[in-house]
Amino acid sequence: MKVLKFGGSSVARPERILGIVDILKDYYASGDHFTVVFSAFGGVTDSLIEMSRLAAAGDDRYGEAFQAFADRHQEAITALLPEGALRKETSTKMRKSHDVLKNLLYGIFLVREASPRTMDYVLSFGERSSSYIISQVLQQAGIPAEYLDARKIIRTDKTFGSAKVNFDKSYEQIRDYYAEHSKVQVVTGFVASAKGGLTTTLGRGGSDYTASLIAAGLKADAIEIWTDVSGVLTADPRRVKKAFTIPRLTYAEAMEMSHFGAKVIYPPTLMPALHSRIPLYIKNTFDPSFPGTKVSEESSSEDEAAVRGISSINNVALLTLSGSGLFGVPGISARLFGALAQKSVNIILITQGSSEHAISFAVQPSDSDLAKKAVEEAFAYEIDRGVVNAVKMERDLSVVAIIGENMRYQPGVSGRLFQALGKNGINAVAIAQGSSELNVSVVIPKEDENKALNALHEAFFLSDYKTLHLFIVGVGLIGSTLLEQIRNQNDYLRSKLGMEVKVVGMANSRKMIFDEEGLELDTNWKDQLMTKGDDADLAVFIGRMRDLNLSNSIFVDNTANDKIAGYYAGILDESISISTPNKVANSSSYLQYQRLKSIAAKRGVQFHYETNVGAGLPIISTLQDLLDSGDQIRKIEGVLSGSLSFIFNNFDGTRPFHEIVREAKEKGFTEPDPRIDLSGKDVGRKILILARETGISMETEHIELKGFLPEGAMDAPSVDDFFSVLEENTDYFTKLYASAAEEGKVLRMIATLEGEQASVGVQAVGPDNPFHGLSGSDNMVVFTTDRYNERPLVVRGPGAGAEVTAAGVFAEIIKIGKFLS
Ligand SMILES: NC(=O)c1ccc[n+]([C@@H]2O[C@H](COP(=O)([O-])OP(=O)(O)OC[C@H]3O[C@@H](n4cnc5c(N)ncnc54)[C@H](O)[C@@H]3O)[C@@H](O)[C@H]2O)c1
Ligand SMILES: N[C@@H](CCO)C(=O)O
Repeated sequence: MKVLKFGGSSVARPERILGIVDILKDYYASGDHFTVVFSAFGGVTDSLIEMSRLAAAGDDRYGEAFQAFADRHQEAITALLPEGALRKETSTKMRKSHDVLKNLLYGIFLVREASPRTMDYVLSFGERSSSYIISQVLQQAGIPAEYLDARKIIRTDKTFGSAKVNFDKSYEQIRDYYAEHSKVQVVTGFVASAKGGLTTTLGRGGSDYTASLIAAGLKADAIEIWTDVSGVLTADPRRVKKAFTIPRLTYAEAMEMSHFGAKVIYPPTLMPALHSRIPLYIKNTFDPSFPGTKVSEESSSEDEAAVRGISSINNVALLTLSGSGLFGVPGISARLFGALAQKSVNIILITQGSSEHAISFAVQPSDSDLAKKAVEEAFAYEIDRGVVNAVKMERDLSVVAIIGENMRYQPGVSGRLFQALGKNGINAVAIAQGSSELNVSVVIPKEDENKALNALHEAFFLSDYKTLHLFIVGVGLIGSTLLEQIRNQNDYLRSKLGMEVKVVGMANSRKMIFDEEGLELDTNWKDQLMTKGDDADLAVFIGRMRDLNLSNSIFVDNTANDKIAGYYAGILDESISISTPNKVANSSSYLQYQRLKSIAAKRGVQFHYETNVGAGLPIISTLQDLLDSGDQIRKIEGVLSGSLSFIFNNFDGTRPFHEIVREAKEKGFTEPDPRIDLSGKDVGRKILILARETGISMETEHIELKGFLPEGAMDAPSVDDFFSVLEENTDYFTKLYASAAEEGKVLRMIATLEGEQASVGVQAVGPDNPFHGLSGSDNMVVFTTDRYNERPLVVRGPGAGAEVTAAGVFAEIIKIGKFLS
C-alpha cells in the first residue's frame, strides 16, 4: 500500500487535477494499492479564513467571498465532469454542503465571532470539497474511488487549530476502516475529529500529517508527497538558479532542510511514518516521471557530497547578553532561556564562546523587543551592578546553513564554508554548529543572504559550474575585444574550468546597461547598449553593482579614465575584485597605489593590472615572482611602449613620421590619446609602476623624462592639431632618423630603473644593444637581478594591441575566478 498526498498547488486548477487523474490511472493500471490524500484547492483555505474574518467583523462582503468559493467549486465540477448523472450528483451534493457553510458564516456574522472551534469547522470545507469532487472525477475516469472524510478515521483532542492526535485510537480506526473498504480511498487532508464528532484540524503541514498517520496506521510501503517542485532541492531555486534536486536525504537531513524554510515537506507532521521507517518520496505533479527525492533512513555513502543542502532563514534578530558577571556562574543560561520561555519566545539559534563572556541567540524579529525586555528584567540586578551589559540587539540579519549528515566525517567543510563567505566579503556575525554536525549555521547581514546562498552553493556543489559576474566599464577597443573573447570562450570555460562568465553590467562613456542573468554578447550588444541603455553615470553604475550584491563579482575597467580609478578603493572595500589595463590608478600618487593594495589585502580580494605594463606580456607577474622568491632587482631596462616600438621599427625615412603614428593609432597600439604615448608619459607610468612593484615609493616627478618631440608639439590643443604639428615637423623626424642611421643605429624609447633612479628617453642604439632587433609592436624588458646577473632575464613580445591586451585582462578574470573557488 502506498499513501499519496497532493498539496493545494497540485489541485489549484481543473487542468492540474486532470494531470493527477492521469498519474493515478497509471498507478491503478499497474496494480498498485494506494490511497490518496488531498489538500483544499490552492488558495481556498486562505479564502475561508478571509470570509470568516469578514463575517466576524460584521462586514457583509463575506457573502461575495463565499459566492466566489462556491462558484469556484461548481466551475471545477463543470470542467472536470461531463454532463450527466455524476456531474449532477456531485454538483447537488456540493451545493448542499456549501449551504451549510453559508449558514455557518451567517451565524458568525450574527454573533461577530469565529472561535477556533468554529474556524476548524469552516476550514474543513476546503478539503472536504476538493476531495469529494476529485473522488467523483476518479470514478468517472474508471478508478473505483471512494470519498473518505478523515473525521471518520483520525481522532484528536479538542485543541482546535492544531489538535493533538490520539494515535492508538486513530490507527485502530484507520485499520478498521480500510479493512472494510477495498476501493481507492480519497481522503480529506488536514481535518480530523474529536470525541463527540467535533471537527478539528491538524495545524501546519496538516495534509502531510494525514498521509503520515494513514501510512503508519496501515504500515504502508511508501508515502508519496506530490507537490509543484521536483523534490527537495539543494537550495531555494528562487534564490539559487543552479539549485538541483537532491536524490536522497535522511529523515534528519530532510528535517533540517525543512526547518530552514525548504517548505516542501513538513517532517514534524510526518513523524508517525518516520517512526515506522516508511520511506517518503517527494515528487513533482508537473513532471511525474522525474524521480524526485527519496527520504529514508539510508544515509548517503561517504563518496557522496557531505553537504546535502543549503538553506536560510530570511530575517532574524540577534540578541547578546554579555559581561564579566556571566563567567563561571552556573545557572546563567537557565535563567536566560527560562525568562525567554516564560514569554513564549522561540529561539532559533544559540551560541556561546568558551570564554563564557557572551551568549548570543537569534529570534524572530517580531519577538526581539519582548525578548530583550524579558532578559533585561531577568538580569536587572547584574545590569544595575554593571557586571552584565544591557542586551545588545542586532537586526536585519539572516541565517544561512549547510546541512548534511556526512559533514561529521569530513574535516575542511567549515573551512570551505567560511572561505566562500570571506572571499565574497560576507561577515559572519555569529556561528552555531551542534555536535551532531548535521548543520552549520552562520548569522550574516540580511542584505548578503542571496550572495551567501549562491557562493555556498558553488563552493559545495562542484558538479555545477561557478558563475563570475562581470561589471565592465569601457567597451572601446580593448573592452569590445574582451567581450568577443568571452563570448567565444564561454563553452570551453564551462567544460574545462567549470566556470561561466556573465557580463551583468556594461558601460561606455555615454550609456550603461545591466542584466542580472547576463547580457547577450552576440554581435548586437553595442546596439543594445546604445538603444536600451540608460545614460552613463559612474556612481550609479557602481552603486548598482554593489546593490545587486552578486557572488563572484568582478569589476573591469577598460577605460583610460582617471575618475574611474578614484572609485577603486570603494569597490575593493566592497570585496569586489578588479582587473584593469587602465594605468591611471597605479601611476597616481604612491599613497593611493599603496592604499589600493592594502584594501585589497585587507578585504582578501584581488586587484590585477598585469596589462598596465607590456599589455598581455607577463612582466609584472615575473617581477613579483622574482621578488617573492627573494631575488634582488639590480636594474630594469625596457622598451615599454608598443606604439613607440611600432613607430620606430617602421620609421625608415621613406614615409613621413606622422603617417606611421597614425597607422599605430589605427592598429590600436596607442592610447586613446596618442600624445600620451609620444610624449613618453605612457612609458613613464609603466616604469613608475615597475619601480613601485619593487618597493620603491616613487612619484612621477622622480622620473627623468627626456622627450623627443619638437617644440610646441605637446601644446597642441587636440589630437588632430597634434597630428598637424607632427606633419609640419616631417623634416625634424627624418633628420632624427637619419642621424641615428648614419651611425648604423636605430631609435628606441628606453626606460631604465637602476637603484632608485628611473629615466625614460629616446636613444640611438647599435646592433650590440639588446633592443636593436625589435620588430612590430614588441616590448622587451630586461631584468638584471642577483640571480639573473651575467645573463639577465628577458621578457619579449607584442606590447600593445587589442587581442593581446584583452587576452591579458581575460586571463586575469579567470585567475580571479580560480581564486574565488
Ligand atoms: N591599446 C592597447 O594596446 C592597450 C594596451 C594595454 C593597456 N591599454 C589600456 O586599455 C585602456 C582602454 O584602451 P582602449 O584602446 O580600449 O581605449 P578606447 O578609447 O577604445 O576605449 C575606452 C572606453 O572607455 C569608455 N570610457 C571612457 N570614459 C568613460 C567613463 N567615464 N565612463 C564609462 N566609460 C568610459 C569609452 O566610452 C570607451 O568605451 C586604456 O587605459 C589603455 O591604456 C591599452
Ligand atoms: N599605448 C600603449 C598600450 C599598451 O599599454 C603602448 O603603446 O604601449
